[in-house]
Amino acid sequence: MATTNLSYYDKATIPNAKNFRFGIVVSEWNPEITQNLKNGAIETLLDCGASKNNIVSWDVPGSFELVYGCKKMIQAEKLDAIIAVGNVIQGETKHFDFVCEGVTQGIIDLNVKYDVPVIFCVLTDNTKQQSLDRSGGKLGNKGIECAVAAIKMAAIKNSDRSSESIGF
Ligand SMILES: Nc1c(NC[C@H](O)[C@H](O)[C@H](O)CO)[nH]c(=O)[nH]c1=O
Ligand SMILES: CC(=O)[C@@H](O)COP(=O)(O)O
Repeated sequence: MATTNLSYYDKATIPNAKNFRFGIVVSEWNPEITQNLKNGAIETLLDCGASKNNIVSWDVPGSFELVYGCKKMIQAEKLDAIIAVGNVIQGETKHFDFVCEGVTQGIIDLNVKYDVPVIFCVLTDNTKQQSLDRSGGKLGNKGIECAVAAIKMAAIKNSDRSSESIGF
């Protein structure tokens, strides 16, 4: 099923983020896309109670470097969740496949190896228009969706492992 709207969220279903600390690692490739994703994520974290002092943001050259950047941020900062922000657009060659596969597997590996949820905020699109539509266009902003995921995962990370403690 195609994406409907990435920007909708119900604050009543989201834990308050005031006590959580977030990292955001942003790819410099396709900045007109990734900056919109980053801004959507930050605005949503703040809207849901996070403070600006509890949001750390680093830039990396491309989506393939998101994995190393997130690893170093996990090692350097005390975080409750990280949002990895990138945009990979199909070109003429198979490079798209390898970048997407590498960043996807790398983020999976980080979620397994470290106790900090890393949220996959990487648009992997056939065309630039698809990316524009999903970074503040007609289909919303994936940065917003990923900020909500980061808050919910931060709550799980900090729960006492009982379902009652996280309100489900
Ligand atoms: N073509 C895109 C890239 N390519 C660059 C790689 O991510 C990486 O920086 C390079 O291969 C050096 O290791 N990156 C994107 O984020 N988006 C693209 O569309
Ligand atoms: C995903 C990429 O690296 C891609 O944009 C590069 O373009 P091309 O495959 O035409 O070299």
